[in-house]
Amino acid sequence: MNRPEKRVLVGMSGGIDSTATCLMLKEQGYEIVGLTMWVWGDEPVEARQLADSMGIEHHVADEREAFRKVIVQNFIDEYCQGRTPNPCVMCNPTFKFRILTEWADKLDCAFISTGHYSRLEEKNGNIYIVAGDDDKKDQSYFLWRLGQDVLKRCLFPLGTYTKLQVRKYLREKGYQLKAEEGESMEVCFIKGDYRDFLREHSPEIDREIGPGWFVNSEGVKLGEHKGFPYYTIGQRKGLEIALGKPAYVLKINPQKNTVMLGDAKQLQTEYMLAEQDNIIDEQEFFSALDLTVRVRYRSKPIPCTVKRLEDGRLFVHFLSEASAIAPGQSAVFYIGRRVVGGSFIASQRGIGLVIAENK
Ligand SMILES: Nc1ncnc2c1ncn2[C@@H]1O[C@H](COP(=O)(O)OP(=O)(O)OP(=O)(O)O)[C@@H](O)[C@H]1O
Repeated sequence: MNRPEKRVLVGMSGGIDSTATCLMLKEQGYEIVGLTMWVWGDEPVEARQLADSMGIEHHVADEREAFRKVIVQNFIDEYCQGRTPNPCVMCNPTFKFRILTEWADKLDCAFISTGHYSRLEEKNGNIYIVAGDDDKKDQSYFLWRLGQDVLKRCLFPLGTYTKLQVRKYLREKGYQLKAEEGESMEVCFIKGDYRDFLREHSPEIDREIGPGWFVNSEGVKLGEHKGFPYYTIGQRKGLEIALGKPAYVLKINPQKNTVMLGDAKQLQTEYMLAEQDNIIDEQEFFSALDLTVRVRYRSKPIPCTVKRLEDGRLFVHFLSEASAIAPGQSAVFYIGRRVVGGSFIASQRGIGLVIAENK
């Protein structure tokens, strides 16, 4: 298809980052079209008003039903299998960027853009996601599942900015109130604690799973818990059990509805298995000597080596301390600041847990 090369579809949430994205791209000479996906809550009126104030074409895609069925249900299902989901990682390829691409085709836009803090880099004919320059805001972790066909149409103008600079930019452009807004929620459909969300949207958890036992690594019962979906690996606060020393969630067993507790040392892991990977250049990846992995959004990159097992999964060996590895979270691999692959954590084994299998 012959698309106007300067027409770009921007995912407009109505927040700080996508507003700045529209203004920056407009300044760079692009013709902007805004698309707001209505996925949750009230009608996105603010995004439309912002688009009007910027004088740009704007569309709303009512995706509430599909979002509930696909992204929210997956979030609930993951907790009900004793895993810790990354809804943004699920949403980006299967929902957000897919819808943006479909609408971009429909609206004759060559490019798509979002306010993610990440950059793009081309190397040996491949396009790579690169960490945004603002370490505190970098969102490269969430984008590892995007395919080359999508990446080659993406523009991420905020990748070279810090959040402070973005706020300053908005003030300078006359968007004073927007510039002062607080940080948005980490998961767009959850206000506050995910456990309250589960209680409200999945009452079956209390009805069908109900309370179970906290156990130690020998399987000894320590006390009652509220139901395994309400706990995550590495959790320390809110356990409501007094053991006379700090206790962490080490492991969740959904079959037995048990939550294993132990000390910080037992949370450490030597290796993990990961699955459903997306590795951009296998030759570079498996021969890299400077590979690191982030095991959750806020984790530091941990040096590692990776092998592919016969069953197709990745065997990741940590070369320095790794702790609280939670199945369901993404393992995102970097060389320097460049995302060279990603996968979902399937299971972990390690120092404290070798003895604890199947307890
Ligand atoms: N409902 C939506 N409709 C269209 N695009 C969206 C929507 N929500 C988020 N996006 C796009 O995805 C980007 C990243 O969203 P995310 O919620 O992770 O970050 P954010 O910091 O809250 O962004 P913002 O400040 O723009 O709300 C946004 O900047 C925007 O471009």
